[in-house]
Amino acid sequence: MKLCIDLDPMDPKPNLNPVLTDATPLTRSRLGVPSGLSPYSPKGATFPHGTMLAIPRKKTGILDDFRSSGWLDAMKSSSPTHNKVSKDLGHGIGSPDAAYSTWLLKFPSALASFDQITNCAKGKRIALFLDYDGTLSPIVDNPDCAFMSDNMRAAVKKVAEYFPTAIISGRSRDKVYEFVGLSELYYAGSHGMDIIGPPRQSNSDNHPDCIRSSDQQVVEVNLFQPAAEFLPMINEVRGLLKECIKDIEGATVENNKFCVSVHYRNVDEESWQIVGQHVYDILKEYPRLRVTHGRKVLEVRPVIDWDKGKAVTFLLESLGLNNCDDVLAIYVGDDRTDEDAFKVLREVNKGCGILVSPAPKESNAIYSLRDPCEVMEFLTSLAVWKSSIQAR
Ligand SMILES: O=P(O)(O)OC[C@H]1O[C@H](O[C@H]2O[C@H](CO)[C@@H](O)[C@H](O)[C@H]2O)[C@H](O)[C@@H](O)[C@@H]1O
Repeated sequence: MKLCIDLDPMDPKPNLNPVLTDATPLTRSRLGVPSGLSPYSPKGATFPHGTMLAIPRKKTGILDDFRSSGWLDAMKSSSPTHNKVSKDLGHGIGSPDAAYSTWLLKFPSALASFDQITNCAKGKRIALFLDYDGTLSPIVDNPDCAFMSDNMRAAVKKVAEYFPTAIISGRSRDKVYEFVGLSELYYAGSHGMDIIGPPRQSNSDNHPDCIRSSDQQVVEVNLFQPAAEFLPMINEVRGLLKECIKDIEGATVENNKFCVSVHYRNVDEESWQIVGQHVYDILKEYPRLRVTHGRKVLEVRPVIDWDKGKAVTFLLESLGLNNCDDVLAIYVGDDRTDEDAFKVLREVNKGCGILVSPAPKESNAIYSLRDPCEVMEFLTSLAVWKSSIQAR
């Protein structure tokens, strides 16, 4: 299958119904862990039927003054040092390694827990969801150079032979496809606001924001762009952002199609406030856009009730895997935006989140992996496990 269609989102325009909402705060409690996947539970997982995709209407978010908005704190803590996170989680005493070991009791390594995961997966259909930056590729200073290794690509390719696999990224779909380069995967760019998935098999086949199409190899695919009507606004704001940060050394703006990233990783820390203030001031004029805080990046996105969690639900529905008890969805990610997906999997009791982090962090995930190298090992193990049970 070759997933290279790119319909012009403005033509023809689907019947769009983006819905205004507040930013979703990160839920800090650990909710709804499937019993078989809890590190403390010996039982097999039981998954109730999944929820239907619903887009509830909520009110728009209004920004407070920059200084009291908490933005600067969020910018500073968006990629905190190991020691700082350990202290925040109450592991201030002892070495970082000791803090990490303590944290692993709560978020066990998916490698160390591999047997538990595969026991839970027995007789189930696995669907795999992978974040890109910090998960499949290491975090680097230049976002244009966040290449994934050939070994990682081979591991993803292998595992995708056995399980439906989707990449879910904050990047534009085109960009992440360019990095990954595997046509057999599904891709969701712009934090899930630009999905190319399989033709939908569920009851909601007639979703208003879906366009059925065929790619160059005449394989039917489904394009879903719930924020398409925001494109002119996002383009306008991207221009304004570029203009206002152009004199701040190290600051850059990245086009993620339905989202815009303002990077400050390479900006002197004293100037972070200026970056934040500029973005804040511009967004004051655009109440239908909001910001989420990523790793040394401000991510400007439409105020619609759509995120990586919704994208996972959408793809599971498209794959015909949503209302089944025999499905285990695995989502691997490292970022705050991945928490929405971890949370959905917990709530619908349909799988597990795996947080990629070299440092203790609060999360809705169930398991953890330290870095992209461990992600590669995990993916390889999954493929080996599946091929071994198929050979029996
Ligand atoms: O959802 P993701 O695939 O994790 O994308 C989130 C953001 O990732 C990228 O930025 C991050 O990685 C860069 C390269 O390693 C790094 O330089 C930057 O500091 C990180 O924030 C991407 O460039 C952003 O547009 C994405 O929103």
